[in-house]
Amino acid sequence: MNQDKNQILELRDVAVYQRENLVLSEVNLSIDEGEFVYLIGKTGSGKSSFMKTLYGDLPLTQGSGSIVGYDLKGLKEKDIPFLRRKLGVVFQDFKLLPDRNVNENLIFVLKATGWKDKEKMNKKIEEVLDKVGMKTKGFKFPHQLSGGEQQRVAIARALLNDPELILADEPTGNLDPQTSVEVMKVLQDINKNGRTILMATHDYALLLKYPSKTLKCDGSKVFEVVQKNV
Ligand SMILES: Nc1ncnc2c1ncn2[C@@H]1O[C@H](COP(=O)(O)OP(=O)(O)OP(=O)(O)O)[C@@H](O)[C@H]1O
Repeated sequence: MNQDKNQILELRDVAVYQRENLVLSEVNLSIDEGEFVYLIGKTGSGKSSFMKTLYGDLPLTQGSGSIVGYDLKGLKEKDIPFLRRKLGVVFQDFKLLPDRNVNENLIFVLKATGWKDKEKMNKKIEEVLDKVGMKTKGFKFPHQLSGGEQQRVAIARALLNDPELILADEPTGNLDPQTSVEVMKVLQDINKNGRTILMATHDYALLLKYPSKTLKCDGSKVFEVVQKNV
């Protein structure tokens, strides 16, 4: 038994609903600190609903779950912003604010999460942009960046509050294969530095290139698969 590892996520007998429709049931799984875990499954199999449950967008009404120290079952509306500070969420469509440049996008998030000291903010922004290879692009507006660059900025944004877990929902879904690999390398790097990552993806080429623990949504269940069965 491995008692040394910190559990970042644990779900027991969880069911996920979209309104009254059961999307997933009997979900039992855990993720340890430092793991890189894929979540795969066909369109409509429940990957996004699963992710939404983890970041408090869908309430956990059945079963029990804890994530980065928060009890998902008892989660109150007012706890959600604090939970999200301990999670870095990355989406397929980047979700950068189009009316401000990269630096301003990042400052916006820092301010919204309680940062006040200008010097510390600037230092943090430089640090996260450096991590994703975008240090020189802070003055650019989102529309002046390629899709891959925008996603790297979105990953930098996810890193701002040193999250314990990064939830990436189809982060390469809008990118061409080569750019996908570049973004994946950034995520791999971040994981090698100790950050835990759960990534929903359709991209089997990435799975083959960067094999790792894989969970599959299928038939309203989530289970671990070995790669040859993927
Ligand atoms: N807001 C919603 N209201 C009602 N039903 C929803 C809602 N969002 C998703 N669903 C349904 O829940 C099921 C799971 O959808 P979900 O988006 O979680 O799947 P997914 O695996 O992420 O698919 P994709 O890969 O296409 O994003 C689908 O049957 C979908 O129609």
